[in-house]
Amino acid sequence: MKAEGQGLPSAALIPAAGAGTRLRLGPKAFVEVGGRTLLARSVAALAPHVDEVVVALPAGWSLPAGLPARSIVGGATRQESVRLLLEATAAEVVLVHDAARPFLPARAVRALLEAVEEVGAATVALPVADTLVRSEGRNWREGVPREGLWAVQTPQGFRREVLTRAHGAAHEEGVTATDDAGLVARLGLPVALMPGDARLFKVTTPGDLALAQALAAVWDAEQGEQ
Ligand SMILES: Nc1ccn([C@@H]2O[C@H](COP(=O)(O)OP(=O)(O)OP(=O)(O)O)[C@@H](O)[C@H]2O)c(=O)n1
Ligand SMILES: C[C@](O)(CO)[C@H](O)COP(=O)(O)O
Repeated sequence: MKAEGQGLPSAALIPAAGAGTRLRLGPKAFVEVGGRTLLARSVAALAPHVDEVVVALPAGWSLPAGLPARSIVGGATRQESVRLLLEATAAEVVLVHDAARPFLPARAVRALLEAVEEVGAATVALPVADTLVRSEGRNWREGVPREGLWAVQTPQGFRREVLTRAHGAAHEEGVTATDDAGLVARLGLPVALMPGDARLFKVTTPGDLALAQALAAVWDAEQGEQ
């Protein structure tokens, strides 16, 4: 955990309650790469930077022994799991991070925390590098200009009151978004975009898992050197 008395009380909130439908190996947070679960890797990456780590798990699942975290039961959607996590902490600064993104550089966490202090809300993201098209079925006529488009990753960081307001408004209005920064942005509040990392990809499909298996040994060796 971070040094006592350093900065505002902070928490890492890890939604890990998904079913892993696209990966087809059961709840994804418990899938292993390089001998450690996705969840253990995400917790270990965040714990040194915050005062506490809270994880949302699927009903009936427990936190593996030895993880520096506590758990709650998640909701039916990612958005609901994050709302429940937020209710479960009193921290003034919260970092929300998908359990399914196991390779999280410390540099990204530090940059995010600084941006939250300055702006109130921030997310890591990468500029889109591929050509984009909108298609219904096989045929498409026009590409989508990619200038100004970003692929948003996690972690995302917020002052507590900002995220509470965003989730409260979404809940009341029945609005859903694919991430928490989106819920803040729709209120017209600023969200800083901080440099993400190609290795921060989300393990979503079997192809992603193969990539993660290949990366794990290199990643672990690099972390050992730091
Ligand atoms: N009800 C849910 C759904 C998702 N998540 C979490 O949100 C993150 C991103 O979601 P995703 O990659 O979509 O995970 P799953 O929902 O497990 O995947 P799928 O959509 O393929 O079932 C994951 O860490 C997942 O565990 C959650 O906490 N609660
Ligand atoms: C939150 C997120 O990881 C940001 O890119 C993403 O939106 C989650 O999407 P999912 O379909 O719930 O995995």
